[in-house]
Amino acid sequence: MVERIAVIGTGYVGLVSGTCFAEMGHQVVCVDRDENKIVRLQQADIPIYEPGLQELVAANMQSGHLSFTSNLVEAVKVSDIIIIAVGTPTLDNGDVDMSQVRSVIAGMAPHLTATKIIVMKSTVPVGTGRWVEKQTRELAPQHAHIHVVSNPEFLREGSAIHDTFHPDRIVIGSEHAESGARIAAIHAPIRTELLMTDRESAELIKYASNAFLAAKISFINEMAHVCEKVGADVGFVAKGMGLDRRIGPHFLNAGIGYGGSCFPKDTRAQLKIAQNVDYDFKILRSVIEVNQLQRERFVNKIHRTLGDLEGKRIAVMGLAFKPNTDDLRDAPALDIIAALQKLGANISAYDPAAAVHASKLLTNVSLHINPYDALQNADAMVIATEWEAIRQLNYNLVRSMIKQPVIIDGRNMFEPKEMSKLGFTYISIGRTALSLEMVI
Ligand SMILES: NC(=O)c1ccc[n+]([C@@H]2O[C@H](COP(=O)([O-])OP(=O)(O)OC[C@H]3O[C@@H](n4cnc5c(N)ncnc54)[C@H](O)[C@@H]3O)[C@@H](O)[C@H]2O)c1
Ligand SMILES: O=c1ccn([C@@H]2O[C@H](COP(=O)(O)OP(=O)(O)O[C@H]3O[C@H](CO)[C@@H](O)[C@H](O)[C@H]3O)[C@@H](O)[C@H]2O)c(=O)[nH]1
Repeated sequence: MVERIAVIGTGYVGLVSGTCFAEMGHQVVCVDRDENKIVRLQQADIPIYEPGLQELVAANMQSGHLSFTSNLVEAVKVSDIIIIAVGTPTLDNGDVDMSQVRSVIAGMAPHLTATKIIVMKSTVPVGTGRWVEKQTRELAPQHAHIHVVSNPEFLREGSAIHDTFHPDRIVIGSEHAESGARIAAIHAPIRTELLMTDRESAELIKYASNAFLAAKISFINEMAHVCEKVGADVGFVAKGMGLDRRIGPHFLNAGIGYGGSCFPKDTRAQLKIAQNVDYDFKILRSVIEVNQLQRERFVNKIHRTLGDLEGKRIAVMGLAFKPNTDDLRDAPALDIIAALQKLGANISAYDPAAAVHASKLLTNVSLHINPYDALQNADAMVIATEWEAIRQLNYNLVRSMIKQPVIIDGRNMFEPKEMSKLGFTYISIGRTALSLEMVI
């Protein structure tokens, strides 16, 4: 059945899921209060970098399945299903900032008529679905029938469209069987495990999943330090662990830790949610602490390797929190650059997608979209994001361009032996015990 769907919020999640529901044949209108964004979107001009999204948006606008508006009231009036996908950032005290969700409820509830299913796709604290349902019913006209369903989103930036059409699972938390079934049905073309739960469990599944993945990363980063101390290779350790199907091979890449708009925010939120019910979530506290330390330790590693950084020029390759996105939210590179600048280093930086945005966040950094421009006259090269374009550089040329043949790789992109053969002092994470003895 073709449904009429309004998606509120055109950030990553709203834009990708709205477009994908249109692609599945539904009639979708995406809403944002940011009028400039809507004007751009109405011309199929996509404000985020996401492979394949531009083409999919344009095709669905052309077929008449997808449109954009800043008029929330009109959009919810013509839709039976309303998906909330606004931001839920963290407040200074660690609580989740629910102001965007609150403003959507206040703006639309008085205009809801007949039966409406509200779907919470934003990542929200447990209990939000219950609260949204109560609040909306209070504000909506008496004859409206409102049901709130939790349908957390698990897509990753950079592979968002693929993840939407090929998810590992779809989680639907509903207290109203018919609404839950209808939300299941809008996903019909997608073949995957469908987990129907109560609302609270669905809300917790999202935080639990992100917290667990973050824990895997912090665990392997801790192992990497042990590896360096005992002369083992964390790549082999991760591979050997991952071959055990109970552990799995994913999210065991040691590096400079996780960043982005989700893991840092959601781990902090889950810690606070536990604290608010008098529970000290000790593992999660350590996961967060290890992740922060990982950035500091990397800077120490650069410092140890290069000595006094005063006046040295360091080429930082990659700024986005991971490849295939231009997202700089909580990107480790930003902290690392600030710390290197504090130690007196001059920074030139390369990123194929995020360099332009970065100019708003970084000062005194020369930013480049051509990697060789960033490397020109640098004392050494530091890798902060594993972009394929960085892997593909001509390393003979790189060696001839930088003053000292030193690469400090925060993402373990290369085989240490290969880089050594190419004439580099190559320092990476959890694999460099011996070479550390030999550095300048
Ligand atoms: N980014 C991801 O990869 C990802 C993945 C899974 C889940 N999530 C979760 O999904 C939610 C959205 O994330 P995002 O990265 O897309 O957010 P975002 O902050 O990039 O975008 C939110 C959008 O909502 C709009 N908005 C805010 N209040 C509004 C209102 N009252 N009416 C209309 N529009 C409004 C903003 O203008 C903005 O465009 C968050 O809860 C996040 O944790 C994000
Ligand atoms: O082995 C690994 C895997 C990832 N990372 C880092 O972890 C961060 C997050 O990576 P990833 O999960 O690929 O990106 P996101 O787009 O932030 O997606 C996560 O956060 C989303 C928002 O909640 C969820 O929907 C996704 O399921 C979840 O993977 C990045 O900084 C990566 O560099 C590592 O350091 N080592």
